[in-house]
Amino acid sequence: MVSAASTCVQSSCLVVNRFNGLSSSGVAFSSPTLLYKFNTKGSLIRCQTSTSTDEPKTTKKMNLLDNASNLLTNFLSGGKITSMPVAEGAVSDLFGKPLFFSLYDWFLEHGSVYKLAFGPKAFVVVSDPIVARHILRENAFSYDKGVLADILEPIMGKGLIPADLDTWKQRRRVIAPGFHALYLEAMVKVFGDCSERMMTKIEQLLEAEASRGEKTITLDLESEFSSLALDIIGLGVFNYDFGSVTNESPVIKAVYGTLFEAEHRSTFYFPYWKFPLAKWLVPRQRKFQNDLKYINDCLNELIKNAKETREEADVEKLQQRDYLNLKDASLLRFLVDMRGVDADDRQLRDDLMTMLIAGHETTAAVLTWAVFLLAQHPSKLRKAQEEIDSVLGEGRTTFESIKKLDYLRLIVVEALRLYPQPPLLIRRSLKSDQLPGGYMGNIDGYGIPAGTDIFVSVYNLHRSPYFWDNPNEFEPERFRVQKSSQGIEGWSGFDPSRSPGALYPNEIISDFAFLPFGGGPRKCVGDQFALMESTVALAMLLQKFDVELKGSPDDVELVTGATIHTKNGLWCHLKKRSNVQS
Ligand code: HEM
Repeated sequence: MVSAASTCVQSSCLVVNRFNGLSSSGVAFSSPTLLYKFNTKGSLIRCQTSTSTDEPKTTKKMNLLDNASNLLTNFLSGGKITSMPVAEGAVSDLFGKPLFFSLYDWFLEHGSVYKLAFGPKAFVVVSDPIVARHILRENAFSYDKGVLADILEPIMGKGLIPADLDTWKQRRRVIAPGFHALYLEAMVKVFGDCSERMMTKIEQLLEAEASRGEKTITLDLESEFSSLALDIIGLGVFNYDFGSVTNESPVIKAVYGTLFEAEHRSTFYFPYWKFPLAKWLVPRQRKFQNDLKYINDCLNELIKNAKETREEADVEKLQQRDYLNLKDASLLRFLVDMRGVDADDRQLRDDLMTMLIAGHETTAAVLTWAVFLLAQHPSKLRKAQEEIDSVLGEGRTTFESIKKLDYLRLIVVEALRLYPQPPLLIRRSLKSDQLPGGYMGNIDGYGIPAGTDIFVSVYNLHRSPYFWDNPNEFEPERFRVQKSSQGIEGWSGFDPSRSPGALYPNEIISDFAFLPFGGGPRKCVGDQFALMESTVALAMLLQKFDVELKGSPDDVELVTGATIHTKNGLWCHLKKRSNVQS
């Protein structure tokens, strides 16, 4: 809609209202305060900030707490980043719903770079691919993990996620080559073995029910996926079989206790664990210390065993081993055997603990939301089953068959688009920086001082109406057609040819509009592991069973810690598929 109040006089300039839809190219253009024009290539570029006031402003009632919080925020940090839009009413809005929902509402209201007053702290919230790329890739080493490192350091020590830069550089060089092709191929077999245990358990439950004349069972699939992911990560990372799909053991309880504490810390308002007497005075802290000790003892034992059977070799040699027939084809084996890298036991333990936590709940969540979405779209569920039937028949998923499960792979990434794990990436600037303005922001960008805490909202990016058609709809097919060279200036659109041979769409194809595993040097090391694991588990579930939600989708409440999960489980009705022979 062209506004008369615009200060732009060029005939090709547009002033568009907030959220007035998508252009024919599928790229939305909208902002209450900015002018855009098409350049010669058909890309939208920002041309001037408008002072237009023709759009009625919704006035929000602020309570005393919000006002105090905003004043304090501006006092503490706002002086240096005042030009940025500020999300007001932060404190009261944060209660009662997951944080990322509020961040999304404010993104629609304030644009893709804004400042969030959060108690006495200010966070800059980024929902724009160009700004995300600037922080995560182009200036990656001007930022660290900030609040996240504070929270995770007591659990992960110097593991990759919270590590200081020097340690990170050294360990990343050692760990990343461990996820090589032959290892992943061997892992696909592990994914299949572990998934089979879960399917056998469901079949046994169904058989027990059948003896009572029932054809259906009701199961919390989130909890089943959590057990499955724990078994897989244990075997893949340190060759330990938790057997949690079928067992309960003290080590499993300790792992869940630690995961729970990591999540609690990431959502609590102050760092209670830093108080000197916390471990004596707070019962949950004592339990946490005990859990941690239990797991560390277990990991130490595994490290000791691996070292006793060490067979030193160069990286290239290690990457060519016959992993399918190696007794313990785990990352630990690789890390211990690597020639010239003698990590002390403590560092190895931190590495293993980090991968255990990073790789467990994330993958379980992807499976949970994939099923949640499929159960609401029976035709897409059937389409996936048809593909599974034609590719696998009644056989197992193999490394080769994953390549043929085209639709299922897109279901996995679409679940990650709608429910990214984690929904926010956290950074802190190590020095002052100039952020690009973002899609709706200041044309000159925003200067930020050292120490600025940043949330890169992957959730907002993945549901941005500026970059996705029907952003809130479950449309796995979108990745087949999502090809656009159009976009805002500096963003190169979607283009699968940028990542030839990639099995799954990624941040390169989308030039940072799709960031399920982050991007730049600190991108997830386990992305292919996790994607294949999810594909195999989903294929084996849908191959055998029909799944329906118990109750309405609205009954499934979301909560967030490190990942998005349900409040009370994903309760589903399962029954054996009619065309599957027992
Ligand atoms: C679907 C499952 C997974 C998702 C969605 C996921 C997502 C992510 C994301 C977004 C990051 C970047 C964080 C940041 O930039 O702040 C990350 C980092 C990391 N992930 Fe994953 N991850 C998954 C599975 C795994 C698995 C299976 C492993 C290991 C076996 C793993 C190990 C790691 C590690 C070690 C890092 C830190 C990398 C570094 O800082 O160098 N992740 N993950």
